Amino acid sequence: MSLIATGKETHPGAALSDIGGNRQAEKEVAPLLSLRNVSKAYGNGTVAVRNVNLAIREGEIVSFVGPSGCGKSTLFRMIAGLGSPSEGTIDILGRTPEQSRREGGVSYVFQDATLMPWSSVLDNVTLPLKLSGTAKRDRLERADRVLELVGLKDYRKALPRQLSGGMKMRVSIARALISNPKLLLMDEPFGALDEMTRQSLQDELLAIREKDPRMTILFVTHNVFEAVFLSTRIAVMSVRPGRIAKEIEVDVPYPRGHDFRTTPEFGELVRSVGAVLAH
Ligand SMILES: Nc1ncnc2c1ncn2[C@@H]1O[C@H](COP(=O)(O)OP(=O)(O)OP(=O)(O)O)[C@@H](O)[C@H]1O
Repeated sequence: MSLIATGKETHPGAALSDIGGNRQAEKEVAPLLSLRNVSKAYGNGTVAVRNVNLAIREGEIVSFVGPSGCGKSTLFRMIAGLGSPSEGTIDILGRTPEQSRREGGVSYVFQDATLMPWSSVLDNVTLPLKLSGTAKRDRLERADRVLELVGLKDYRKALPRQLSGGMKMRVSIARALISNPKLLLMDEPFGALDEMTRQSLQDELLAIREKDPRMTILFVTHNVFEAVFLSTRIAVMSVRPGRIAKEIEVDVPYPRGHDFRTTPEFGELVRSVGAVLAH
């Protein structure tokens, strides 16, 4: 009954946990990100999310699943400092989302790779550093590291139109990683890709995370298989106005190989999440 992930200790057989108030546990582990009573009403009166409470620890991968229009992107935009809550507070290690974004602590990956079509892979990836005034030598060194991570080191000079959909998304991920964010927000990043590419990118994302296990990732997906494969915890949202209806722990240690998808444990977790979504 905790707002904080207890996944490392929880057996998936007992994976369903209600949202509740184990405030004692919350005090013991300082979360990287906390949302307290966050609501958002747009100017036209649409209440997108209502009273969201969540605490996320460093190194967690938390997926958000829920019906279309339940406010997942709204929530992510507020966490990224791209919109303010109407009520409640969001805290990222003592900083506001706006401060964290300005300091490079939060990066955002969208479903569309949003690359500059006229610029090379290298220029696209280094753009955030250029905007923050980082010296060229440092930019190039860091680009080498992230392009290596996403397997695109040989494509530095390529233009986006010369890349496949999966490669464009890798560039987008590299661009998000180049500022060494503490928090990586991914809003349906693999939604437009075919299933095989999608699974390879899921594998690669976990491999990247193995190299930097302190990075915290929040992930929006409509795909329950993807959520189970990637996450330490799944936040299931209700219909609009969205709130966290249930949190489901995925107590399966990393590294999770490709074959995790074929285990009975995986199937059971998918079934559990599906059952919550169906209600
Ligand atoms: N700028 C805006 N002004 C008014 N209403 C908005 C605005 N942005 C989003 N909404 C509304 O807020 C609600 C939540 O939208 P949001 O995009 O956050 O949902 P979502 O869960 O990400 O949806 P999907 O899964 O379809 O991407 C929707 O009803 C949407 O129409």
